[in-house]
Amino acid sequence: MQVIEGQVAAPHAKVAIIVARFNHFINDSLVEGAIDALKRIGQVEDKNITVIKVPGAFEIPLTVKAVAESKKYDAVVALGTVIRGSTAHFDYVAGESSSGILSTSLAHSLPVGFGILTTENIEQAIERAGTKAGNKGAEAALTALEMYNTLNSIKKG
Ligand SMILES: Nc1c(NC[C@H](O)[C@H](O)[C@H](O)CO)[nH]c(=O)[nH]c1=O
Ligand SMILES: CC(=O)[C@@H](O)COP(=O)(O)O
Repeated sequence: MQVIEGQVAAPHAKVAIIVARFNHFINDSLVEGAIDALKRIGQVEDKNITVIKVPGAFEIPLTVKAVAESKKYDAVVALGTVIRGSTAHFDYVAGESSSGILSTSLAHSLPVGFGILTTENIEQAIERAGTKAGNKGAEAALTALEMYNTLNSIKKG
């Protein structure tokens, strides 16, 4: 029996972190967590990490597509925060962002760690950006590295 399970260490991986400026006071902590996890746990070299800033979560899928088409990166970490307001705007931004990221990841076989918070309020976002519920940026970063390794192991057989 063969078991394929990716490790998180990926010293030579080139990683793009795509982060929304909208709600940047939360997203800054997600980026901090992602970079810490990439370097400290994933052993990714500083020179192999690129941070790409975009206006909002809605713009992240197009940016993932551009990153994929550049063929310069092995994995992507998508970071942002969508907080529910009074209208249906939340559903469009959160829904289209996540479905766009997934479809682009599948179309290009590019591992993308999904670190976009979709919360009812600011408190829930703060809790997930380095306080009591951990740091979803770090989780997304490690997931991207693990999937990079898993896909490579599948290719090698
Ligand atoms: N409301 C949130 C947004 N809205 C902005 C959109 O993402 C987009 O930039 C705009 O509609 C122009 O295309 N973005 C977030 O990341 N988080 C939000 O809560
Ligand atoms: C993404 C959102 O839900 C938010 O920023 C928009 O708030 P509102 O629905 O009150 O316009």
